[in-house]
Amino acid sequence: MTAPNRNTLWGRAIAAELARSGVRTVCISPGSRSTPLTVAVDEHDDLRTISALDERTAAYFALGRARRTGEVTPLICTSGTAAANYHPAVVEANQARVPLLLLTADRPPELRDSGANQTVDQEKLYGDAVRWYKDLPEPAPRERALRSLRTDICRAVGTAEGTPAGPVHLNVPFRKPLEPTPVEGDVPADLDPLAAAGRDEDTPFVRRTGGEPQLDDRDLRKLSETLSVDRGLIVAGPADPPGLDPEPVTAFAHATGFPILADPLSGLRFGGHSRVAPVIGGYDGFVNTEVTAEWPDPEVVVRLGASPTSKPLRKYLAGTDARQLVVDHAGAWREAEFTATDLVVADPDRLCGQLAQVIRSGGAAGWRNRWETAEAAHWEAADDADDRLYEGGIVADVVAGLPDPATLVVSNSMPVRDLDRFGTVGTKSITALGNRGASGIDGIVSTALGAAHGTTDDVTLVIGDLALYHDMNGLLAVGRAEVDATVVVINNDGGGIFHKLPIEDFEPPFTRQFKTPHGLDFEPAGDLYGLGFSRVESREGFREAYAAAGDREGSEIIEVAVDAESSHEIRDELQAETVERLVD
Ligand SMILES: Cc1ncc(C[n+]2csc(CCOP(=O)(O)OP(=O)(O)O)c2C)c(N)n1
Ligand SMILES: C=C(O[C@H]1C=C[C@H](C(=O)CCC(=O)O)[C@@H](C(=O)O)[C@@H]1O)C(=O)O
Ligand SMILES: [Mg+2]
Repeated sequence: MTAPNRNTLWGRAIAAELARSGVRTVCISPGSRSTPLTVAVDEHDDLRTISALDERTAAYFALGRARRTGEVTPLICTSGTAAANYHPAVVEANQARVPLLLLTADRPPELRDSGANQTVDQEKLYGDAVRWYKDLPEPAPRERALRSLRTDICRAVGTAEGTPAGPVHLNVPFRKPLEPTPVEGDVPADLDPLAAAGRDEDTPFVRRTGGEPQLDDRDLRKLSETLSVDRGLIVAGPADPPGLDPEPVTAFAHATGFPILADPLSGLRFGGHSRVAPVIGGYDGFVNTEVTAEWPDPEVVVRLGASPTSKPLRKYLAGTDARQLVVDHAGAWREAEFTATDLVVADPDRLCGQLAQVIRSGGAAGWRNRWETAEAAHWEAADDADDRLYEGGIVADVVAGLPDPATLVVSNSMPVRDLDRFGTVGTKSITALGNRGASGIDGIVSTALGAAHGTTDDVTLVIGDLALYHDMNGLLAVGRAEVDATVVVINNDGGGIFHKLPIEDFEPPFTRQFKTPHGLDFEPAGDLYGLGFSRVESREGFREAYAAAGDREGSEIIEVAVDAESSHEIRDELQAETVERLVD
């Protein structure tokens, strides 16, 4: 392989190793200093490019795509605050273990700290939030430099998709000429072919295999003894992409007799496995109340995935004297009530499958029955509010109205909590996603549209009004990335979640500084970005609008005008009704 100049040679080597490492889509934001990367990726036959006009939405788009696919979607930007705009998504990707690869173009070393234009300190720009950082050397048409570059690209993709997955940052300095302008003698004609062109088209310079830890037979035997008890729980929290595997976890539940308390983002709340798996989904509506106060404690709790969305569940678990085993393939200490008794460093899916082979305890039927009876009472209460307008009811209607299969993205604040409490366990193949790594309300639109780019499913986003405000310009991806979604905005004119907090009692400044009503009309956002728009003010009206949207091509916004306080009151009423059904 030759090239008109060293920058083009360098960019082409990077593009080639990305493609050979399995990358299929790259998000590019416009800039000059990144020209060698942009031109090389754009011209590569096996790389599809998404042109994302701003870097903040680009990064969340790539994050969403990676959440849905489990594959890294590299990002390319120029130097300066462009690179800084990736940071929010890097924080989320780090905490939620989502693969991300940031290629930030930079000025050459002598221009750094010189007052040169658009030149900032990009050295470890994202701090420790990345799995690996490297400031690449300047492009050099030399054999070892090119072999090193190719190795670095393979290492970057492998580390981003590794254990745990997460963001990798490569800083890529270039000096002019940045365009593929011929520079006489810049690239030797006799470059070593392996360095100049890499291996064959389908083979990365370095292949990577393996990486998931597992227990030996002795540890498995000890664990199986620990788990052979009458009263146990499997608590599946928000999972690393692409979600927990229902099959081994179901087998583990059958072998132990433990119910599965499945967070809506665990990959276990929805799907065909729920026909046979003991999945409990309504726990947020009854745990840590008078209902469970009367119950005996679980003896063992097996924690899979991250900390559950449900604060009542977290508090319930913290209040028991159970032996709590946190299972994590990265060996991270993710249990913020500090009541874990064991950290089991193993791949959760594989461990559940192995334990299912050796455990035959079956558990106590009475214990499972307690959870199943409470579950039924919770959903009966929720059904009683089937025609009342409240935020949780809208989320329940979305779940009921989703096609099979479907991808559902929920925003932080109340939408994810309402999916937890009102997202009925069901057999539809619903992939539910949310940014619970750092629980930001930013970048949610872009996350959803990025997820849409990674699936053929119909995609629905349920988002609050403040969260939509945060990322309205992310709607541009509908046209530019040619993706579709139904955006359900639950508009309670501010931060409804703050009504759940003690600050509600301090007025002022509650409304002015916390709820922050804004009076925004979102219809023009639909006009600006080419989405349909409808506004509804009843459950029936929403169901009709949502069903109609599902029958139409294209993307649209359905705005539900709803009151946050009455929504909280109805949530509390339904919980009281459940407790009344269960407690004598
Ligand atoms: C980037 C960011 N800023 C601020 C917060 C704090 N916060 C959490 S929830 C919330 C209000 C969200 O309002 P909305 O999206 O309308 O959802 P609602 O509470 O009404 O359901 C805020 C400001 C956050 N989590 N992330
Ligand atoms: C607004 C912020 O987010 C906080 C809002 C509510 C959470 C909470 O405690 C509500 C009760 C519940 O989760 O059921 C709070 C939390 O999770 O601790 C969030 O941090 C904020 O600015 O943090
Ligand atoms: Mg709101």
